[in-house]
Amino acid sequence: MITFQEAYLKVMAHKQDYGTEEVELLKSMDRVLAEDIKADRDFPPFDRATKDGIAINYAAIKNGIKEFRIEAVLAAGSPKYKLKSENNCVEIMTGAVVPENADTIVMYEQITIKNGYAILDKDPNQGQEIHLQGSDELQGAIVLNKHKLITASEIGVLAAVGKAKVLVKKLPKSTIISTGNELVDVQETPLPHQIRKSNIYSLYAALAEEKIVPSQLHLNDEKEEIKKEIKKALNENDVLLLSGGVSKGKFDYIPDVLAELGVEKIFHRVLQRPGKPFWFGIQKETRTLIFSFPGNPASTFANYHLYFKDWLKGSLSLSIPKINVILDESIPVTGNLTLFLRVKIRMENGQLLADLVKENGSGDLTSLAQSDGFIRLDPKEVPYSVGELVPFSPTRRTISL
Ligand SMILES: Nc1nc2c(c(=O)[nH]1)N[C@H]1C(S)=C(S)[C@@H](COP(=O)(O)OP(=O)(O)OC[C@H]3O[C@@H](n4cnc5c(N)ncnc54)[C@H](O)[C@@H]3O)O[C@H]1N2
Ligand code: MOO
Repeated sequence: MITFQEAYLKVMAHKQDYGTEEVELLKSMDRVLAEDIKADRDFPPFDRATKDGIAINYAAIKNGIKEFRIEAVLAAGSPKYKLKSENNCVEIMTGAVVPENADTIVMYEQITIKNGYAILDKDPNQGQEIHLQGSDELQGAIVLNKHKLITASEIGVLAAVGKAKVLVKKLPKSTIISTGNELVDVQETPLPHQIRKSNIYSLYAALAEEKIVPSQLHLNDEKEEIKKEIKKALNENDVLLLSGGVSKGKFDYIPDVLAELGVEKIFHRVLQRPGKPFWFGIQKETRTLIFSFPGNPASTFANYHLYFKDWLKGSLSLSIPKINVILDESIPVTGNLTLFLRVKIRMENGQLLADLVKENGSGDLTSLAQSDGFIRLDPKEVPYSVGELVPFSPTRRTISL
């Protein structure tokens, strides 16, 4: 059996590049940008008023002028206007182009308007309240670098530069497969010896967070059926995520079936809990990767987050965040397994603290919904102590601190 660190590195060594595709702007949300985005014009594209008020030429102030005849009113969206006399002004709205011959804006709160004239309440500073053309970015500058995750703020920039279609990294074509005769579907009423399949739904939901829409398959513990269906799935997918059938049971056919199908085993069984009987391999001809997770709900859920999520991030050229949290209790560890313990996270004095969640082993599904993620405790001789920093893998996007 290999250690968690060894297994993790083997998985990460199989990062893949699935190429790129063009999607509509709003469909690019949560995808990874695959092109550098350049400013198609200066940002802002013209000198723009940043306040509602009047636009004047500061030379008039120097000449002692305090009252300006109002020549026109300019809304945002009006074409560029030319001030006829430097002793006049125009009313101008936020976002409108500053007129030729004007160089200073005075907001309405600092003027009095009477009989077609604007009277200054106090002297302005030359050039005030103008957002100068190109002061944010010049035309041609890279405003978004490729390999960036597209969130709401990137969507705004993409829209501003006219990207109705965006080039993004392709996601792996994936199928999730549950196995086991004891499993019935969510809308069914299980018999006393049956349970509803839940892993397939949590996997589907976790993948949906990554914008992957997987196909789904359920296989009964019937070796020939499993073989036939997996063979087909191997040839039609970039990734298979299986749940169940990988330990030592009489009906745990997955490792044998994969071997018979010529899939290369990279490893089977890892010195960790939960998730020990994890099987990972590759079908060389199609480069299909197989993440075959142990069926216990906490085992499938942990291994998805510990391995698959980082593998996906790596494959999409995203950086992999390393988060540490502080233990708020002493935890003794024995044996040679890396333990992944369910925790709730709390913020105290700007630091993240972990509180253990009460759980009842790898089959305990409901404790997962009370947890924010797993802390990793590698084997060691002495107990982990209060205040110690340990790695943390979140299992939800937003942690309510
Ligand atoms: N003799 C041994 N027995 C077991 C070992 C071992 O080393 N030697 N390992 C144990 C560990 S650790 C785990 S984890 C499990 C993993 O078993 P399998 O991957 O073969 O999974 P199954 O036996 O098919 O199922 C285990 C458990 O999970 C439930 N399950 C399965 N799929 C789903 C699903 N989609 N949704 C909800 N629940 C699911 C299933 O009903 C079982 O209760 O093996 C130990 N045994
Ligand atoms: O290693 Mo298994 O995943 O504990 O129950």
